[in-house]
Amino acid sequence: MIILGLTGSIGMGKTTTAQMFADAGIPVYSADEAVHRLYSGRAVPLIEAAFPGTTREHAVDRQKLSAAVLGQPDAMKKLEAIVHPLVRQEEQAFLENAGKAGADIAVLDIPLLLETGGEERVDRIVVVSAPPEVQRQRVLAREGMNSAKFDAILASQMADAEKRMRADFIVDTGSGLAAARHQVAAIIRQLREEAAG
Ligand SMILES: CC(C)(COP(=O)(O)OP(=O)(O)OC[C@H]1O[C@@H](n2cnc3c(N)ncnc32)[C@H](O)[C@@H]1O)[C@@H](O)C(=O)NCCC(=O)NCCS
Ligand SMILES: Nc1ncnc2c1ncn2[C@@H]1O[C@H](COP(=O)(O)OP(=O)(O)OP(=O)(O)O)[C@@H](O)[C@H]1O
Repeated sequence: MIILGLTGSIGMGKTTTAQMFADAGIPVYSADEAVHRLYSGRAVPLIEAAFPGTTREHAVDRQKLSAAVLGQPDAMKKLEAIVHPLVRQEEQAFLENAGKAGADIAVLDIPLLLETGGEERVDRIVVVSAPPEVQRQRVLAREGMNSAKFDAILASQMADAEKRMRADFIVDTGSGLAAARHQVAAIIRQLREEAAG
């Protein structure tokens, strides 16, 4: 089974592009979705202990947690040390299930894949990218987002240019959904042709 890492900076189109792989029948694991599940599940007591007051009614309050860690590298590292191992456990279970189900390709949609040495645990890397002004406009259109928060998140992520250098494939999401869908289909075709030898 080919493990395909899918990554990209905030707002570049990871979720949308991962769905295009899923639409082609390829199993996809989303780290961000795993975090959402953990934040109303087994991570809640751990987060409350580390960041008192950031949970209520057995769920993490993301606004409060965000305020406690964004722009504070030590606090973010403390949060990542709690969350990332739990995300990795779920990732392993996903890969075992995908293998048992006979998938020839499995996608790991992980925002921090390259920042956390994820290259070691995938076979090929897809980086999702778009022009910076498109990225900025998309993210700033979001509820609760502002320029300072966007810049803080960007500063905590590897630069898009560096991610593109490490990519086996790049999906440009700045040219519309149809163009991205064609790029995804071409990647799947190439991986299967390579596997067929
Ligand atoms: C900091 C938190 C509370 C902000 O939550 P909020 O709902 O406001 O934003 P959201 O989760 O949608 O993240 C916004 C963007 O930041 C990215 N991001 C998330 N965590 C991190 C991080 N630790 N470092 C850099 N970027 C991050 C996301 O991929 C997304 O692109 C949340 O992102 C979080 O809990 N992050 C820590 C867990 C983590 O590392 N997740 C990434 C999984 S690989
Ligand atoms: N190929 C595309 N063409 C046009 N718009 C796109 C394309 N891909 C994504 N978008 C749009 O860009 C925005 C961000 O997409 P998405 O949520 O998939 O990005 P993301 O990288 O998962 O974001 P985050 O890192 O914040 O989780 C959305 O409004 C989405 O509709």
